[in-house]
Amino acid sequence: MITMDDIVREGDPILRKVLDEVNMPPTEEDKAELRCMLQFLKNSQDPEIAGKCNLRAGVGLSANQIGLNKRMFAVYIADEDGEKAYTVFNPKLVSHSISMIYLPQGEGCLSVDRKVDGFVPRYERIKVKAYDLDGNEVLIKLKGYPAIVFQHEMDHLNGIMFYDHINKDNPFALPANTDIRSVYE
Ligand SMILES: CC(C)(C)[C@H](NC(=O)Nc1cc(F)cc(F)c1)C(=O)N(CC(=O)NO)CC1CCCC1
Ligand SMILES: [Zn+2]
Repeated sequence: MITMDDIVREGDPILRKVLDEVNMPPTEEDKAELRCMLQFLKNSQDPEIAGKCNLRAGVGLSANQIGLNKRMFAVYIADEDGEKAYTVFNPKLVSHSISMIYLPQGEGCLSVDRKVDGFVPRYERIKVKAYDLDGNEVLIKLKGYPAIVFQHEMDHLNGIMFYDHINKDNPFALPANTDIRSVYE
């Protein structure tokens, strides 16, 4: 079972690596690891388990955050209209909207044990081509908060941290000449 002790924190070079593609079809090991990552997210959002194991409630986890050099991540979003779980290998952003969005409270990261203030501009809508747990190619279309989570995780696979997107001069400045609006989780 993955616990917070298994989560790599900023400063570890693997968080700045461009990770390697996973050969398709995925091996049993690849699939087991990705399933574990999704289970961690579910556990982290279960008050009972999270309380017992001191888990920080997470919505997304990329492989390098548990020390694995593999282009894969899990996302688990449980909201009013049910739960959305994604386990993806080798995701590729195939298209995105011009319009952008950002979380008014800013972003955080399971690998970052500090608050970093500032807006993180993200595409409002994205289309992602990836491979699912069975190694089948899937096209995933997302908008709003789920799109933000996917972009945050895809950044991790390329060694990018959320704060790399924050304006250095004014963390709350929004990109000029851009259609951008705030969205809530
Ligand atoms: C870093 C942390 C604050 C824990 C963040 N959670 C979050 O933003 N909100 C959240 C968590 C829940 F479990 C249920 C819920 F409805 C809301 C998160 O999991 N991540 C994932 C991460 O660090 N992946 O590497 C950071 C988010 C910032 C924007 C998108 C993902
Ligand atoms: Zn993160």
